[in-house]
Amino acid sequence: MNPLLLFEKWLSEEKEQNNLKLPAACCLSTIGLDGYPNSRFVSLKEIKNQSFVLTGPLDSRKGREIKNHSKAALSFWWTCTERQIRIQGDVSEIPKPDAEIYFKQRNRDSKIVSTIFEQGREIQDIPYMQKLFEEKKAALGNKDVGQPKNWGGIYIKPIRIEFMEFKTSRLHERRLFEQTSNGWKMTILQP
Ligand SMILES: Cc1cc2nc3c(=O)[nH]c(=O)nc-3n(C[C@H](O)[C@H](O)[C@H](O)COP(=O)(O)O)c2cc1C
Repeated sequence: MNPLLLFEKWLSEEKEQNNLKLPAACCLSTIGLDGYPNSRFVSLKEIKNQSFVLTGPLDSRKGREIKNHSKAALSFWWTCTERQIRIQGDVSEIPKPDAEIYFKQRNRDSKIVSTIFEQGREIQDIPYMQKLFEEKKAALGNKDVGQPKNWGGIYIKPIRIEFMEFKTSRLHERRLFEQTSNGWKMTILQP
């Protein structure tokens, strides 16, 4: 079985039961420039070209880390279905026209934030941040918010995906899919 189909099945089963605003929130881990692993939550946009798609500013800390070391991990924990998914894969940038489509889908305030701020850079204080935002909003009026040059997306093409399903018996079921020259190979792991 293609594990990406199983991923989509599990995601839709969680969405059916879970009224969280962001059921596709996941933990992205990169390899820090200083060698320490670095994790943060991001939102999965979709699966495309057999890869997981994420978006955001590409010159952020994670962007620089990925540029330096194009391997990453993505982890999901879904509380209603009690399932964990762990992914490891290779990172590449999505085509610019695709990034434009994702940017257009963002809400207006998020677009404005991406335009004004450099994600992760220091700012003097919160009121100043709010002032910059309000000023930009007023200056834009009803005009379109253009996509900043640094904003884009990445693919994580999986080489390994592990599905774990919690069981009340404690005999949790773990299925590991690994990409081989003959396609995906599945192994069952001890809990
Ligand atoms: C639920 C959730 C979803 C998020 N989604 C994204 C996202 O899709 N893209 C993004 O750049 N940051 C997202 N963030 C913010 C990141 O966690 C992080 O603060 C930001 O990307 C900066 O990380 P960096 O300094 O390692 O680059 C999200 C945060 C949370 C809590």
